Amino acid sequence: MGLNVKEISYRYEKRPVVKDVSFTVNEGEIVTLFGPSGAGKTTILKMIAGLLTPQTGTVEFTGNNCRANTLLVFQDYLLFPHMTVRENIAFGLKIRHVARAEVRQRVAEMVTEFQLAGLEKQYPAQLSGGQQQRVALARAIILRPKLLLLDEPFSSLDGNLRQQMYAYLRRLQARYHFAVIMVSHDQQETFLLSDRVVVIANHQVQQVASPQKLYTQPVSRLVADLLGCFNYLRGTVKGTSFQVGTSQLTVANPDHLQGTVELLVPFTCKATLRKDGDLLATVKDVFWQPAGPTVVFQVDNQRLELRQTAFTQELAAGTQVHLDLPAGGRVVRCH
Ligand SMILES: Nc1ncnc2c1ncn2[C@@H]1O[C@H](COP(=O)(O)OP(=O)(O)OP(=O)(O)O)[C@@H](O)[C@H]1O
Repeated sequence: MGLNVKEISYRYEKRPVVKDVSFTVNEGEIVTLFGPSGAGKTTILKMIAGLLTPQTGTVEFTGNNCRANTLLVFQDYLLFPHMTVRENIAFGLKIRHVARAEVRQRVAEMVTEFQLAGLEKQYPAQLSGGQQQRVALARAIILRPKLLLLDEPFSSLDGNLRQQMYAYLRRLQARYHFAVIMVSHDQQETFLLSDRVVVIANHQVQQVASPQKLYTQPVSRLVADLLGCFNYLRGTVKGTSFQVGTSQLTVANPDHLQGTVELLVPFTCKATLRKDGDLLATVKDVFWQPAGPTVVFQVDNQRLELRQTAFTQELAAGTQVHLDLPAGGRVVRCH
């Protein structure tokens, strides 16, 4: 079972909001539509759910999948306020006329799975945000979807609750084998949960890749900007030799760029200090943090911020050092 989204487009009045978007979803995969607000992610989800019809292109359900096995859970999870937790969870099965004994057994399974025991008789207004979110997911998963569409499902939850919900989603997905398409503009959430990421910006697909590939090989400065985890060092490249100020580094240059480019340096890259290290840098600031200090350097008048550093030497503002960056740093074209 799977999904094949082929060159779908959508305009509101004359304004294009989705342009020629294509991607696939395989069985049991978590695919995230990642991108900034207004990029068209929810509109794509609505076309997959059948709430909107693509004006061009197609949404194909493959294998034994079909739209009837697809469920959309909205951002604000829309529980029925006049129904108890149990009634909310059971609702979908009841309208499908599932036998009462089976409803009871499946609701009990969901109550256990989502740790909602003791809350069955409560109404949504009496629940915390995290509990409401769990009820909303339970209400969808009880219907045994093959594809779950989640529109920013965790955006209203704070840190700890979010982490808990991530764990729920992962566990349930492994247990019930449904695929997920999730909309997110949170980079950490996207990296943590996704098998593959579809980066959407300017209403188009910018890159489709695993989180690791996206992080190590963003195809453009735009994608790198959206991920928000890089410094950019401007310099010149010739082959794989990158020059910034008086420093020269060997870099990856898969697109065979020439001239002025930017070197992507992840904030959390594991740089080391070495007497004859490649990159000459001056320490500007040091901020202590539990996971390792953040150090701000100046490199040829440019700012280079390294987070969670593990330097063996204590650094003070004004110190000049030679940094070694991990091999293979990637250069991209400038804006
Ligand atoms: N019913 C509508 N009528 C007109 N314009 C709309 C309508 N719904 C959405 N839009 C516009 O279409 C564009 C894409 O909206 P969409 O909700 O798909 O973006 P998104 O990427 O999901 O954003 P967000 O992360 O903020 O939800 C936005 O500019 C939005 O204002």
